[in-house]
Amino acid sequence: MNEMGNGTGPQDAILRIRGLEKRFGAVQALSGVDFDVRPGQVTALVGDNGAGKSVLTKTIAGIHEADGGTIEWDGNVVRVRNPRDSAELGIEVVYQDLALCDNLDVVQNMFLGREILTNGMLDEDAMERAAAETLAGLRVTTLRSIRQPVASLSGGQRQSIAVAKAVMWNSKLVILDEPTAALGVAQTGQVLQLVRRLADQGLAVVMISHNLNDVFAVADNIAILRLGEMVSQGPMDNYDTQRVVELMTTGKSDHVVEPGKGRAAPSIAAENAKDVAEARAVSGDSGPAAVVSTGEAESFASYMARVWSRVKAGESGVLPVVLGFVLISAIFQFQNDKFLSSGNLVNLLVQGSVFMMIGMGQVFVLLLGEIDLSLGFVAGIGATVATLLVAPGMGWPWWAAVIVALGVAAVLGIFQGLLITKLRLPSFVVTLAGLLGFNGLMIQLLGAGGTVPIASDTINNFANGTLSPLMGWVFTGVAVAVFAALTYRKDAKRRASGLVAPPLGLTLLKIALAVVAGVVLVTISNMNRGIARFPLSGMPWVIPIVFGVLIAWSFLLGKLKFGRYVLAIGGNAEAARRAGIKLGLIRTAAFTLAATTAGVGGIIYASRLRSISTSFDGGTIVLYVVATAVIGGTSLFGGRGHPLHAVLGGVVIAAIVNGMALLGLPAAVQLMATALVLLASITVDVVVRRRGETTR
Ligand SMILES: Nc1ncnc2c1ncn2[C@@H]1O[C@H](COP(=O)(O)OP(=O)(O)OP(=O)(O)O)[C@@H](O)[C@H]1O
Repeated sequence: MNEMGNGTGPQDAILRIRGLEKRFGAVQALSGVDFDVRPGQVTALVGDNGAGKSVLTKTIAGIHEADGGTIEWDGNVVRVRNPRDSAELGIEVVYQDLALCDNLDVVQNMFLGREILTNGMLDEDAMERAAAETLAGLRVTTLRSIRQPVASLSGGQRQSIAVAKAVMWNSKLVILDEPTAALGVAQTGQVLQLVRRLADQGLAVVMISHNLNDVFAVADNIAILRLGEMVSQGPMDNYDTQRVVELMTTGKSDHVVEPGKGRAAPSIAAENAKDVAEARAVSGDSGPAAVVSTGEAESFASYMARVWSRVKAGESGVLPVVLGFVLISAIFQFQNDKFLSSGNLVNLLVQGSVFMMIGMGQVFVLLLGEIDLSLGFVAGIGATVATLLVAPGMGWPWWAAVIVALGVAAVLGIFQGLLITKLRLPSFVVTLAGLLGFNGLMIQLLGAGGTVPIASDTINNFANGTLSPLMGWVFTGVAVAVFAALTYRKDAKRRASGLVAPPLGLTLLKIALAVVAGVVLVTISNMNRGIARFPLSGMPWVIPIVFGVLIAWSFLLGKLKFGRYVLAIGGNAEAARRAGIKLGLIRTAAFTLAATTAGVGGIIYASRLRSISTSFDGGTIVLYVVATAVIGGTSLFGGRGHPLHAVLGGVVIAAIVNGMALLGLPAAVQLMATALVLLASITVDVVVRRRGETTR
């Protein structure tokens, strides 16, 4: 029995399904299903558990291929073989799990997999404007900011974002799988209004629901499935709850709906719309414009208040590690006033540089929610290859040796990345094997018990050479000037175009802090830190090297699609996959990037010692490297991290080791203290995550 009621003739359906069949082995999930969906209307798809609602929608979405029957789209018979086919037609499905990346903000989620690029870089401003427009058009006005991470949104807001994301792309049909499940009354109201609005804007909407109140509140048509058969479809006016329940459970109903007693949706929708209008008038909410900034820059105080509320919500960024460093420095300085001397501070940076460097690579792997235990020995192999190539027998120029060494490290990364992505082996085990295997390879290359000196002054200078005092000023001056210009331009542009932007005062403060940091760094570096007979001053080369990699990797992470996808995979790999991101490719690239960066770290390590030996302990180094990243604020659970964390964490670890050595404390105490700091950092990480989860 299929009732195609008044005024809903099949000719105007955008989707017209006839005789659809779908079997799974012996299970006949759909048998001869007819289904019509019209633009501008909400069609509720209801049925008991196992009735076939999901199979029907998945067949429309191209996840299952039909065994028989036809699907007509806009008057033409089409074959929907995969999700890409359905997306090309303009069909979007919002599944119950929503597929949002909690660690990304609203804009980033809405554009995931379809980022707007300008000159190859993510165009955040353009994406923010478009997202704000879409949300305003759908009257999604309850967001505090579209730059807040999705983790901090309520269930209703998350649902609204998932819907907005689906309809943003010229979609013509949107299928919502139980959009109000697990929502409270008020949020259900919000979402239903949004569902209604989609249809009012001309979209065809299919809403799967178990909640008949919702169905009667918002739908124009209803389609009732039972045991894989479409038992009834027609306009809501022809149904009331009793009839729907009878059809759902028994497949037939003799109950007659009196004319005018069936519940028509539009009137309810109109009431809903009136409610919203009234609520807005009372709250003074400006409606569509609420998510778009007023075009005026925020005041300094309100900006700082917002930052503080984010810190309280667990997004403390680098604050804990900076405070930790201040605390540790104060303790050591109190015990020994040499700790904050210029010489010691510069030493500290050089000592930490190996961990910082390898840590910046490890961050990309941790961001994915994976770990690379082999990086210590990948670094060792990088150092070994570079050392052997410049050795007298080979006599390669230093730059060629370094390039080949980094190439070898990259190949080790690709190899492990492929094992992890193609064979789906756990990264922990693959890289543990790497740790052992590369240690063996290194010993093999160096010859048992061997220590090979580095026969290149340039490579030895990576860690031991210094810039002239003037060059220190020039390098830092240029770096600060570039930072100042970029920051000023970016903030000014955002303020001018009315996007969420820091006030001018804050922009200037950031620039002033960079200038102060630069001046302090150069001044300290240029002080004499040698002894009377051997004066030593100037910025060690390794500082610009670490800084350069920091800038480059921050750029990768923040400005390029690659970085965005690494974050997305770490936040919600399934969401990333559904957004069309090639998970294997991005994961392998991240392991390769990490290995290459470790190669640089290894060369710096060898440079400090002016040699490389078989006693190189890549196992301990990699554990310190993980500690470095985590202490800096990178999460072990994926999705949250930044190369800067490795640098700051490296400073803290170096400070502990260095400070304890200054105090003459034994290695045992140093190890235990480092362990405590690590535990403290992971505690912060876990507490932050829990807070993020409970704020939802
Ligand atoms: N991948 C599959 N393999 C085998 N059988 C399947 C598969 N997917 C669904 N089925 C079967 O098809 C029938 C319809 O399932 P479907 O998930 O579409 O029901 P539903 O109406 O969405 O139910 P619910 O409300 O519980 O989600 C069920 O008998 C189910 O066991």
